[in-house]
Amino acid sequence: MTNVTIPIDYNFLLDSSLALYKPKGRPHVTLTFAQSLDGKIAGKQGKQLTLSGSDSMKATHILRARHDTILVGIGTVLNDDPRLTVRLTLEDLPSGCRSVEHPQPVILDSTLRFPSNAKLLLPSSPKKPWIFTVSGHDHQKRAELEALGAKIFVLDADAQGRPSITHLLSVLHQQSAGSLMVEGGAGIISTFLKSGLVDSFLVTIAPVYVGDIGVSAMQDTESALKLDDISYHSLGRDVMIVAKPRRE
Ligand SMILES: NC(=O)C1=CN([C@@H]2O[C@H](COP(=O)(O)OP(=O)(O)OC[C@H]3O[C@@H](n4cnc5c(N)ncnc54)[C@H](OP(=O)(O)O)[C@@H]3O)[C@@H](O)[C@H]2O)C=CC1
Ligand SMILES: Nc1nc(O)c(N)c(N[C@@H]2O[C@H](COP(=O)(O)O)[C@@H](O)[C@H]2O)n1
Repeated sequence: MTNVTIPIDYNFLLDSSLALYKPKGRPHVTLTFAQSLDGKIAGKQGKQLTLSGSDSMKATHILRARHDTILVGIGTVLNDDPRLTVRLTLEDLPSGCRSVEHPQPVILDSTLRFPSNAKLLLPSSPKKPWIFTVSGHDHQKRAELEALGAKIFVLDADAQGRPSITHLLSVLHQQSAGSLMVEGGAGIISTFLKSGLVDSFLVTIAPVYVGDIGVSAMQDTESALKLDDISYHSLGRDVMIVAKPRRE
C-alpha cells in the first residue's frame, strides 16, 4: 500500500486569526505560542525548546506574514535572541496572501536591557526593533540602541512600573498598525491575558512532556482563561487550538 500525504490547508489562519473585527483605536491582538502537553513553553531555566513541528512552525510563519507587528518581552530577547522574520516564500502562503512581508518587531523593555549585539539589530535584520520602555531609562543606552537603528518609545508605566499595554496599543494604532501578534514569553502571555485585550488566541500543542522543570505558559494561576469559538486543527504531529478569549 502506498502512503498518500494529504496537504494541510492553512486557510483557517486567514479566517480566524485575523477576523474582520477591528477594534476601535487599537490593533487586533493575536496571542500565539507553542506549548507542551503539560503547558510548558520552555525548558529548565528558560532553555529555548523547539516544540513546534515543521507544519505548525509553518503556521506560525504564516501568522507572522499576516500581522503588521510582532511582540515579545525583553526576557525572550535575552534568552532566545529571536529574528522574528517570515521564513516562507509567497508559494508557501495561503492564496489570500499577496506578498511576504516581515512584521515590525516590538519589544517591551522597562529598563533598556536590550543587548546591542542582538540579531534584531544586525544590518541583515529587515526591520529594526521598536523598543517600548518607560521614563527613567538609561539615556546613554538609548542613544546606543538608536544609533544601531532601534526606535525607542516611552510609554506610561503600569502599576508594576512596566510599559502600559493600553498605551502601547494606542501608540501602535497611531503608527498605523492594524494587527499585533504577541508571541511571548511567559510574563508577556500572562500580562496580555489579564489585560482582556486579546482578540484571537492560537496555541500549538506539541505531543511532548517537559516536566516541572519547564517554564509554564501561564504564570498567574488565579486568572482562569475561558474560550469561545473554539476550533482544532491537526498540523502534522501537533494540534493548534484557535479560539477567542471570553469577555465577561
Ligand atoms: N514556546 C513559545 O512559543 C515561546 C517561548 N518563549 C520562552 O519564554 C521564555 C521567556 O519568558 P519570560 O522570561 O517570562 O520573558 P518575556 O519575554 O515574557 O519578558 C518578560 C519581561 O518583559 C518585560 N516587560 C515589560 N513590560 C511588560 C509588561 N507590561 N508585562 C510583562 N512583562 C513586561 C519585563 O522585564 P522588565 O521589567 O525588565 O521590562 C519582564 O520581565 C523563554 O524561555 C522563551 O524561550 C518565548 C516566546 C514564545
Ligand atoms: N511557534 C513556536 N514554536 C516553538 O517551538 C518555539 N520555540 C517558538 N518560539 C518563538 O519563536 C521565537 C524564535 O523566532 P525566530 O525563529 O528567531 O524568528 C522565539 O523567541 C519565540 O518567540 N515559537
